[in-house]
Amino acid sequence: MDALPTPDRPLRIGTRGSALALAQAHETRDRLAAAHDLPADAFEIVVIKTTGDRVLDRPLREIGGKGLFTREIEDALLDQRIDIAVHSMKDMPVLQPEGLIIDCYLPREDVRDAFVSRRWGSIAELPAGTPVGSSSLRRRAQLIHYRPDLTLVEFRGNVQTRMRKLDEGVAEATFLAMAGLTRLGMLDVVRSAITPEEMLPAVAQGAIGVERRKDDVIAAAMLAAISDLPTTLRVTAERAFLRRLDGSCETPLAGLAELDGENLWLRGEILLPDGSLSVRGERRGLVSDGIEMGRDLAEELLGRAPPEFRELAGINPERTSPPV
Ligand SMILES: NCc1[nH]cc(CCC(=O)O)c1CC(=O)O
Repeated sequence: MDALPTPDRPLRIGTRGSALALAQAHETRDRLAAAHDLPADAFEIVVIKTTGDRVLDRPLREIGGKGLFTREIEDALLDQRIDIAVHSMKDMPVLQPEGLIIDCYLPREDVRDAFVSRRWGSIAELPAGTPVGSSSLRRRAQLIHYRPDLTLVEFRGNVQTRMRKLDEGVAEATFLAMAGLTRLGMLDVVRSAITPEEMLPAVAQGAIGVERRKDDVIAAAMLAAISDLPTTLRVTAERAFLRRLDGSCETPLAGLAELDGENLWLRGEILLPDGSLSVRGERRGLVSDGIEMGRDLAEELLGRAPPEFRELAGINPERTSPPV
């Protein structure tokens, strides 16, 4: 951007077209408008279709590759078709393309997973053999590790699609992020919130990040005013953990950082996809050491994991940690 936005030359906010993505883009617009005393029409929401939106019939992990929900949006940023892009940080690759940066995070929503079912109130209530729908590698591995007697069913789609599949009996329960349901005003489908002790959430679950061109000083200054410091510190530690582990996006893993004043508590978990193994650990330290803690915890878990995990993650055991 080469000037502050006006209704004639609005700041263009790129987003996917899903109901959740649009809600997140509107939240970002509203926060920017309020912080800078600008009218809503000084912003334009630009919807961009991504590969992840186009392919609906297969589990995302089979399509493979990183950035299924982000590549087209980042191309639009680089081509100056949009000025900022709003993302669920949970879906973001650890590295951004040259020339782009994410350094603005909105206040984080509920990080927990929700248990969603017509018939049952919680995982503990599910009888042996019950079909449970999820296509998330992490949730599938965590559930089967905890309850090997349950049956996993592939499950994709938006909340309405998943509720219909539950009605049709494809599965009797499923999981969704509390954050997304909260932002959509759909908490009524939640039977119970799952504690991080039962199911550690995905890295950055519930956090919205805003990406921009590195050299766009106007966007940088505008975004700085709405960035939330606690969320930034937590997501930074979690993503440092992720960065050391996630060579392929094909490994189930979870991570959650919590803040208490100056103190950061980071928990992490890596699993094998069939749930046969879960390795968990934690670090406590000063928030200023968050990146180091993330990296150290990842190293510890890798050291305790069997070779299969490294192979799946495409991690070369000889490699040292890259700078974060
Ligand atoms: N992988 C899809 C995705 N990306 C972000 C959210 C929810 C919102 C969030 O965690 O920020 C979801 C859906 C879900 O897991 O229920």
